[in-house]
Amino acid sequence: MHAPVDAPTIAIRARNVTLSLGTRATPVEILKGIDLEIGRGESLAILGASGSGKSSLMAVLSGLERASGGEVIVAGVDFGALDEDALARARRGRIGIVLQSFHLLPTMTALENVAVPLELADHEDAFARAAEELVAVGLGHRLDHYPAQLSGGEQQRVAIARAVAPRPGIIFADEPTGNLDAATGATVIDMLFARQAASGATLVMITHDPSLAERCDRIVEMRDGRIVADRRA
Ligand SMILES: Nc1ncnc2c1ncn2[C@@H]1O[C@H](COP(=O)(O)OP(=O)(O)OP(=O)(O)O)[C@@H](O)[C@H]1O
Repeated sequence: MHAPVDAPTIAIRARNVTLSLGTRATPVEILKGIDLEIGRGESLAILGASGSGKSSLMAVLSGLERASGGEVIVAGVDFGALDEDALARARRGRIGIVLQSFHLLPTMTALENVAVPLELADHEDAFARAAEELVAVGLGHRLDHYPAQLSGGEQQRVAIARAVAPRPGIIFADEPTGNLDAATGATVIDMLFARQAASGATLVMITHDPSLAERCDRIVEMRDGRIVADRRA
C-alpha cells in the first residue's frame, strides 16, 4: 500500500509530465511538461485543437498510459511508483471513463453492461445498483434492451451509468457528445453533470465545444502538448 501523499482536497496532481511516443530513433514529444492540480469535486474542461494532446493527457492522468517523465498523483497514489498490476488495482473503482463512442458490449443488455463490471469488482448488489444507476439516467424502461436497440444518446447514458456505478472519485469523459446531435448531446451532458453532482466526483472532460466547457468550473486550454491557459469558467 502506498500512503496518500497529497492533501485530501487534491484529486489529481501532475508535475512536469511529459509523454514521448513514436520510436526510439524518432521519438515524438506529445506532452511537453504539464503542471496541473485538480481539486476534489471540481469539474474541469480540457479544450484545444485536434492534435494538441488532450486525449494523451487524459490517458496519462487516468493511468491508461504511463508518463515518460514527471509525476502523476491520483487520489494520493503515485501512479509512477506502481507496477502494471498495482496500477490496474489503483484505477479500479477510483476512475470512471466515458468515451465518445460508447464502447458498450453488444451481446449484453443495458443492465448487464452496467452490472457485470460491478460483479467482476465483487460488488454484492451489482444488479440492483446497476438498475438504480440506469433509472437515474432515465433508462429504467430500457434495462433489457441491447445496445443495437438503443439510440446513440441512450447508449451514452448507459455508458455514463456504467462509469458512475462503482462510485469512482474521478470521472474522465473524452468528447462525450462527439457522436451525438446537439439536442441529444445536451441531454446526455445534463445527465453527466447530475450524476457528478450527486456523487461529488471530480470530472475531467475533453471537449471541442466552448459552450460545453463553460459549464465546467474551470477550463484549461492545450496547444502543442502544453497548457496555455487555465481559468475559472
Ligand atoms: N502512438 C503515437 N505515436 C506517435 N504520435 C502519436 C501517438 N498517439 C498520438 N500521437 C500524436 O500526438 C498528438 C496528440 O494527440 P492527441 O490524440 O492527444 O490529441 P487530441 O488533442 O486529443 O486530438 P483530437 O482532438 O483530434 O482527439 C497528435 O499529433 C498525434 O498525432
